[in-house]
Amino acid sequence: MGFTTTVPGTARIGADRELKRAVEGYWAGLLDATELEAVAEQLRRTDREQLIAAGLDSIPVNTFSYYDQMLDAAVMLGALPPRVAGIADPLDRYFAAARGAEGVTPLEMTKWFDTNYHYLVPEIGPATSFALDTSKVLAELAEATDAGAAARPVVIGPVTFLGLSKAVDGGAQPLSRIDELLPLYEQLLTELATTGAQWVQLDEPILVTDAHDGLPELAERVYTRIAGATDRPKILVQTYFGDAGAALAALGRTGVEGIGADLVEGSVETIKAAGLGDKLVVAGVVDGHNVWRTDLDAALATLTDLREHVGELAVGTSCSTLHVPYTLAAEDDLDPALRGWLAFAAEKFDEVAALAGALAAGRESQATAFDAARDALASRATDPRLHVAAVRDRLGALTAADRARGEATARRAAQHEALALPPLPTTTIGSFPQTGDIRKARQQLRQGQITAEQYREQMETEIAEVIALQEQIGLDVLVHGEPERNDMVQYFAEQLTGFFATANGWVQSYGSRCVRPPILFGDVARPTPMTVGWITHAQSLTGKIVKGMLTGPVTILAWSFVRDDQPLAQTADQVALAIRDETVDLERAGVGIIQVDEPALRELLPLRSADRQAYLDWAVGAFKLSTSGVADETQIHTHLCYSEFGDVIGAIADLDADVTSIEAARSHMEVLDDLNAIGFSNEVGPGVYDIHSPRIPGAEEMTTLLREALAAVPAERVWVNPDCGLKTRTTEQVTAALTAMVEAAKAARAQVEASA
Ligand SMILES: Nc1nc2c(c(=O)[nH]1)N[C@@H](CNc1ccc(C(=O)N[C@@H](CCC(=O)N[C@@H](CCC(=O)N[C@@H](CCC(=O)O)C(=O)O)C(=O)O)C(=O)O)cc1)CN2
Ligand code: MET
Ligand SMILES: [Zn+2]
Repeated sequence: MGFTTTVPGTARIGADRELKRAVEGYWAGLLDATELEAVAEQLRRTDREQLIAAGLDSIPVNTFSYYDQMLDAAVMLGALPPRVAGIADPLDRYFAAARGAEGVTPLEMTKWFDTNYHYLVPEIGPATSFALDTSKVLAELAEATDAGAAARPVVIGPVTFLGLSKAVDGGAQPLSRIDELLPLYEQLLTELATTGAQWVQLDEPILVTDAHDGLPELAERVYTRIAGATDRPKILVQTYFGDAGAALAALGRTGVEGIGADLVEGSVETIKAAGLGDKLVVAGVVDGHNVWRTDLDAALATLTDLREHVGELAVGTSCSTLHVPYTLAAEDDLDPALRGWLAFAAEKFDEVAALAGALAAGRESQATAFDAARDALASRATDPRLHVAAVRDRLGALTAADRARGEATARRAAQHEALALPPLPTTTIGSFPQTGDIRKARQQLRQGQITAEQYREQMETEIAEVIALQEQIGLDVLVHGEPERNDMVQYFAEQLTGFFATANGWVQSYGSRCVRPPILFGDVARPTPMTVGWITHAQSLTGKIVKGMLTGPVTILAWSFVRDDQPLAQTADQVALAIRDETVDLERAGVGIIQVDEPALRELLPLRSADRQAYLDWAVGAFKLSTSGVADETQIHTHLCYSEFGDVIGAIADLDADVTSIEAARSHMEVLDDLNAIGFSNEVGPGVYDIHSPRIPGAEEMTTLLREALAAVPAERVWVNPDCGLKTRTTEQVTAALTAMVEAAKAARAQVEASA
């Protein structure tokens, strides 16, 4: 027997971020392992009961994680790196792999497909010898089954696991070792069956990408073999984040019983053509990656059409609800109209149930849900905030000249004259430690315990301290430290029209870290300056140059939930105009250097290569629109991090920023060769200090990195800076590391000047 309603997975951080607090408490020694596990068990129970109460008849389990599901898969397959093997306690070993420990560097972290979630990248090398550890998945299965749930264990599938892993120590491409994993998966299936699982879900999101050649063929071979296992549960191969294309037909030819497909980003036609007449298809018609309420009529039409082409049909979300907040019920201050347009995870579960109910017993049986969805859709279509004439007129009047600055060499000459910086100028990326005091002040302001004036004074004190610290360390270009920003996107969203900020809409970003993505629902404009007061205040405290600090349009889009009623390119240009207004005001206020961060440039890159150029064109266009309103003398910086830059290297050059600071410390300046290869000739600040680790690098280490940088790029184009902002570090760490960085820069500068 199949099932009719499910989701590929759910969030696990807790509706009130209970897991964040518990895990951080465990790290700080305030909770022991038993107390941590008690919190985890309670969260799993609440989650399970919520899905059952919503009416779902197949409940995903093993989607809980203390840190990350890819790390969980590495543990299950015996693929943790040898450097953590000496840590006896399994939980401490797990956290050491995730975040490092005394003498142990953590696994690398990178973006999970096109989301703002980060996974840990398993390392596969000659020392990796796979071995199965089913303890977690069996325990979570038994826990749910004992509670009477129709539990469906979920694990990462072998193709995705190895496809997202990286080769280390001269080892072969991980996917070349897939045959070693197949017996482990077969054994896993047997154990799951013995523990009572009727179904197992194997997640294979990599099948919606062309990250490797021949993925459909590989999937067919792998799942033909796995499906041949005896004594196994039924297998659901779950794809998400896009159209699985040829892989669906390939899976259709295997013996697996079920296939999950994303129908928000993928096409129903692919499924209809895939020959799935004997499969159960889980149709992901409810968007798991965005917050808009489902058009139930349209979704039901899709499902009804699809039903004729598949063996059995179940309704689901397009991906795990990990990527959306828990519930609208936690939002007290939402605009009533907006509330009607939205569905967070809890509301999505109800949508799934309503659609399945309508499929089974007719739309009339779900009249309340369908009527409400129809009303909300109508209200959204006609809301004046979504079509603001002034914004539209301004966009309509744009010409190519609005996206172009003066010639780069002329700009450089004008800026060198205006700024008079030493060779190898030192700077930071913007944020300084976000201390508990800073966050507490913001909470007090929110709760009315301090006035806006008191808050401003406290932030100005923070800024003064950060300026004094930078002067003492001897940095050349200073920053104000961003204390007033809860988040580099949310801060701007709170001041722009067309956005709503949530009160409790937390989404896991990595490990225990969360973000509250704002909701970009309407036309965007900037009513008043957003940063000018803070920056000019900082500048008033020092004779050194303070650079202005903004977030770019692509990153604002990437880290928000964005309206789905018009092309992203158009929305990006609206945001770009708002940022452009700010750059112009900063310049007018005397700010000579303005940084416009675009760390998420890589994140929105489409998963299929055919779609990439169009994206890069509009993304670069939006950035240039945001930065081209200033004179040649004004120096525009940008900053990129958190990604493999190879696929966007041309676009980085096309941004045409005067100075690009870019994450480079962990990869030993690799990116500079890539930039050279495409003839990049503007200034660049390759990071010499990996800020993601609590480890403090010494001056020698940074000198080595700097030497590597100077071997790749002539000194007159090189800046010296950390990899990224310092907000997650402590003041002690930052002081020590930046002091060493300035020392390294001075030494290198002396050498450059001596040889000139
Ligand atoms: N949006 C976004 N995406 C991003 C990044 C980013 O900076 N922003 N960077 C990368 C990911 N890196 C990240 C690094 C750090 C944090 C992070 O530290 N998040 C904080 C929350 C940040 C925040 O919004 N803080 C608010 C609210 C803080 C808060 O939780 N306050 C407490 C009370 C205050 C207290 O006692 O601490 C509460 O409301 O309960 C503020 O400062 O105002 C956390 O999980 O703890 C998140 C992502 C990629 N994606
Ligand atoms: C994730 S990129 C961060 C850039 C920002 N200016 C900061 O320093 O925090
Ligand atoms: Zn960064």
